[in-house]
Amino acid sequence: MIRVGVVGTGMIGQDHIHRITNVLKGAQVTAVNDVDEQRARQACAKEHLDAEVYESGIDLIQAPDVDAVIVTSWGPTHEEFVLAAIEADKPVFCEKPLAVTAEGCKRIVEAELQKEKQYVQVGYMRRYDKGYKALKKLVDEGQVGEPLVVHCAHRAPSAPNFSEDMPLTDSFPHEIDTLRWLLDDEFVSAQVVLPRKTSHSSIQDPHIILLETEKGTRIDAEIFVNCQYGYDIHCEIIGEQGIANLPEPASVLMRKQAKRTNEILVDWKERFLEAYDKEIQEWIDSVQAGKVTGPSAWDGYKVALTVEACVEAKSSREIIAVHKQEIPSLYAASDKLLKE
Ligand SMILES: NC(=O)c1ccc[n+]([C@@H]2O[C@H](COP(=O)([O-])OP(=O)(O)OC[C@H]3O[C@@H](n4cnc5c(N)ncnc54)[C@H](O)[C@@H]3O)[C@@H](O)[C@H]2O)c1
Ligand SMILES: O[C@H]1[C@H](O)[C@@H](O)[C@H](O)[C@@H](O)[C@H]1O
Repeated sequence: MIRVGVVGTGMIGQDHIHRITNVLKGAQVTAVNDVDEQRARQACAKEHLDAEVYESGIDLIQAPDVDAVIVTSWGPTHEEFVLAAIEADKPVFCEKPLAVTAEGCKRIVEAELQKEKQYVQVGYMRRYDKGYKALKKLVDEGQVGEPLVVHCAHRAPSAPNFSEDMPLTDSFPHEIDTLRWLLDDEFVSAQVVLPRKTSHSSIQDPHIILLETEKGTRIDAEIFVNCQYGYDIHCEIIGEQGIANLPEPASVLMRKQAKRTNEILVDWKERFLEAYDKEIQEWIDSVQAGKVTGPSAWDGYKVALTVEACVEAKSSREIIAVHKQEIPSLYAASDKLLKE
């Protein structure tokens, strides 16, 4: 049994505690921490956990009876906790973002390079979603030919707590990671187009982001976080032989009162429920096997570089180059292994 310590017992921290305790195999949550100690205690009570509540995240990470760490605190605190886990020689699953700046992500990459070992998995769960996996298989097999254009949409019903750039820094990273993985390609430039604003929010919403990849594929993504109607994720790949669409979640088609209707999900937790389960189970398995897999610190860094280009593109209204970086051999080797 892997003894897991969770730093940050808010919404997704509690969600991961629940799945480790009730759904997944091979791990138990034995330690928790939150700046709001009451919340940490409530999270334990909710799952009837006999876990130790630590006063500080760093103490939890260093505790000898914690084998592996999950970081689900607020984004700006991730870097410190991930660095502490690497320092303590412990595998760490960090919810997105790996760090809030590309510089911060680079420090984490450098810490791993110094230890010549990967410790980090970043919480980009879409790679574990059945629909995205099917899409990737089809692209890898060349069934639609070379991808030329990708249309994406990431819509959420409302985001009352979002500040101005959060659609780019908080929501769009999921597309950034998924598309690098799906297309096996890197981004070279970003442009952000600002359409008419919805009256349902005070921030700019929606955004249209245009990305270009090294191979020349063009991506347009609509990020609309106050769309009102549901949580709705689309991805359509236009290839030279055909078109492939991300499957919609299964829902009953109903005929009633002269209408045909399908339900649309509203909660992101439900849309990617199975993907979160798979993601954390594979992380547990990889910790047991002594070899961390999944989205790496390098992937987290590449996402952050692309996010920074998007934020600059938004404020300057110009096309901004995404910084090119050579992949260090530590990550190139595990990337190759994962593909085999
Ligand atoms: N992969 C996904 O789809 C997904 C979904 C939701 C959230 N997230 C990410 O997970 C993280 C948490 O999001 P959330 O929605 O659960 O937020 P939340 O606000 O519900 O929970 C965060 C918790 O962290 C605690 N915290 C803050 N600073 C801390 C510190 N220094 N030490 C210990 N605890 C601290 C807060 O008190 C809070 O309880 C964010 O980075 C978010 O982007 C990812
Ligand atoms: O933090 C959340 C979470 O990562 C969701 O998966 C995403 O759809 C939201 O846009 C984001 O705000």
